[in-house]
Amino acid sequence: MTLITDVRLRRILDSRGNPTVEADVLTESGGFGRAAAPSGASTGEYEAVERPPSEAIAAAREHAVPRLVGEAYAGNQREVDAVLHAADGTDDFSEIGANSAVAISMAAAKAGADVLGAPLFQHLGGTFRGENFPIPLGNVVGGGEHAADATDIQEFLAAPVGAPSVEDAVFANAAVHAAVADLLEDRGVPCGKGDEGAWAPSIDDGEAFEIVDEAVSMVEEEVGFEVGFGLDVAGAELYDADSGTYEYSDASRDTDEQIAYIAELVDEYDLVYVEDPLDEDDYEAFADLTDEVGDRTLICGDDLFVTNTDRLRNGIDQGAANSILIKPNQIGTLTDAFDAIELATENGYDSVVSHRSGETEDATIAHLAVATDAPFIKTGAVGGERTAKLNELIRIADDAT
Ligand SMILES: C=C(OP(=O)(O)O)C(=O)O
Ligand SMILES: [Mg+2]
Repeated sequence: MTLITDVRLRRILDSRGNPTVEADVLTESGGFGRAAAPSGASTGEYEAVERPPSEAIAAAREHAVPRLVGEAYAGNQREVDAVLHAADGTDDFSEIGANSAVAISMAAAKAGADVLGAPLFQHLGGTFRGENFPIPLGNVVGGGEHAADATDIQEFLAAPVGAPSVEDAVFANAAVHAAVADLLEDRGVPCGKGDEGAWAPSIDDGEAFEIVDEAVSMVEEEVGFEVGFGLDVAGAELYDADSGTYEYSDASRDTDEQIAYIAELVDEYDLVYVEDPLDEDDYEAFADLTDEVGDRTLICGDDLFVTNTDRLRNGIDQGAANSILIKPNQIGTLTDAFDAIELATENGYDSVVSHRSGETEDATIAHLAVATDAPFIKTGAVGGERTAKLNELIRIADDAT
């Protein structure tokens, strides 16, 4: 029933106005799945390779599509993803492009779910999934590679850890986003939005901490449950390998100073989450920081792990971080993303399923998070390509998918 009969690939627009790859997968019994690849701006050095969409599409048509059509079953995700790896023949998807691979992988999963008549999260995770929901981390102020002339730290994230439901959590994040706008207006700070819909004011990190802290407290009072906040420092973007220092607009910190600075921020602002506080090559520094504050906050590896089980294993061995960001396009297939989550869970690392700064309306990650019982999802607070995932989570909770 789920034998693949056609795979169609096309270029569509992403949220930055750039082209990206969309895939349609059709099956023998009329099953249909459609998915699109997201795209990063602050990409990790060790991510699978994203090729220019036209090249990725041409290469996938030549190498992958003939091996899938009439040969593989959309309902067998591991088989589809193994075919993608075999068709690519490299260890980083540099032949067919991780963008073609992930679009086909996710579209196949949706086609498989369509044939079975099951929601995607249930097809991926089994019948006992759908009771637990991830806490959404919502980017409310941002800079770094996502907005010019804004904060050095890439993302200030609302984290409604006490929300009684996913719906309450999603609305709390939107309320923090709105409260930040009010506070910026009170201070006479004009601003637009960055790539992920977060406010991108021309202020320093210190002022951003004050504003987000106040916004979070205001919303916490309003909603009556705990709303914390977290960061994506995107440390690799701040790190200068020649000098061995983290370069901020107003400071330069060596690795020990960076560890001390982050530890101080964790305690001063009760941060519940800190992603990529250090360079992507520095497992040792990650381990030192985790040792210092890992009992009271999540230290998450994004560029550090790039959703790669080998890099995660290395981190587990060294005690680096206690949480992993999961971005399917960093590794190229749903199977690889799934395996990274399983390895993380087995070793007590919390998974945070994540969007990219360049996104589409595709909502697969909402299903992936529910399917894997991931405790967190990071997918923005507002903006159509972000709300596509948040609203899908609300629908899953409402049994309306
Ligand atoms: C979502 C992120 O940004 P990008 O997609 O640009 O890597 C991130 O760094 O976590
Ligand atoms: Mg990140």
